[in-house]
Amino acid sequence: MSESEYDLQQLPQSEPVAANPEYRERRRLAAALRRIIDRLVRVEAPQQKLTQWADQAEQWADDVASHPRRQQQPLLMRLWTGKGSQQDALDMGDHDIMTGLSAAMAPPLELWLDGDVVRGRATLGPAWQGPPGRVHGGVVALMLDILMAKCQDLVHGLGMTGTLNIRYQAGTPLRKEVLMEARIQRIEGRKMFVEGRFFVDGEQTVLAEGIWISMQEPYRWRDGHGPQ
Ligand SMILES: CCCCCCCCCCCCCCCC(=O)SCCNC(=O)CCNC(=O)[C@H](O)C(C)(C)COP(=O)(O)OP(=O)(O)OC[C@H]1O[C@@H](n2cnc3c(N)ncnc32)[C@H](O)[C@@H]1OP(=O)(O)O
Repeated sequence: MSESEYDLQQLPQSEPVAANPEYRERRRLAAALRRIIDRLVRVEAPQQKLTQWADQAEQWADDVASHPRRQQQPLLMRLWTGKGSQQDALDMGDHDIMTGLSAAMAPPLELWLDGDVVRGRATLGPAWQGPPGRVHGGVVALMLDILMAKCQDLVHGLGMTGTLNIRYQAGTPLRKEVLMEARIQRIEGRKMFVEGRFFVDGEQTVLAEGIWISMQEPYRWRDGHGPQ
């Protein structure tokens, strides 16, 4: 793979690609929108202010909607065949629902590899609330799914979540740093068994087990990973 070609199967999952000038602006835009989404929850503001913001937002939404959307299929195909560009990698990864730096909805969740462990961290605000003061259980599931899927960086093979079982052991609080970890328990042909955990202030709040199913080849540990 030359430096200018990006291959989906070699790209670290859910980690940011270096931004080009276009994506520096997209990330700035998403960061500003994230702050708005966070602050809008029960914001104390005069109704006149709300009317002004709604008018501005409607106008802005119409302007954005007047521009076409880049097609996804061709760029996925280029990445899948190892012929993707930096722009393709950004177009795919930067809009990830949880980790994408250009996704206004993403907290964003930060993930990285530490030996054979996937680690992560995120701090979620009130827009993500389930029980008062706590992260919604469905959102916990979403974070787990993305965290645990990254274990595929440790193996050959790429697939989708088949099963995800979650034990909510304690509430996961909003506005506090959530630390996460995931490990591969074992591999059986096209199935990869993964465990995931969340911790807040040293207390474990979530335990999950999941099974990923490879789309094509059986999963195999990559060199330097797995039982030696
Ligand atoms: C142009 C190119 C673009 C490329 C682009 C690439 C994109 C790179 C992907 C990234 C993706 C990101 C995605 C984000 C994370 C989601 O959001 S994933 C979305 C949620 N998950 C889904 O929608 C999956 C829905 N399920 C399915 O599509 C199919 O059931 C599956 C999972 C693909 C499996 O179907 P299958 O390949 O026909 O598997 P099958 O032969 O029946 O079974 C194989 C083995 O797996 C077991 N198994 C099957 N299903 C399950 C299950 N659900 N649970 C446990 N075990 C199962 C079977 O028992 C069998 O085991 P053995 O008998 O071999 O021991």
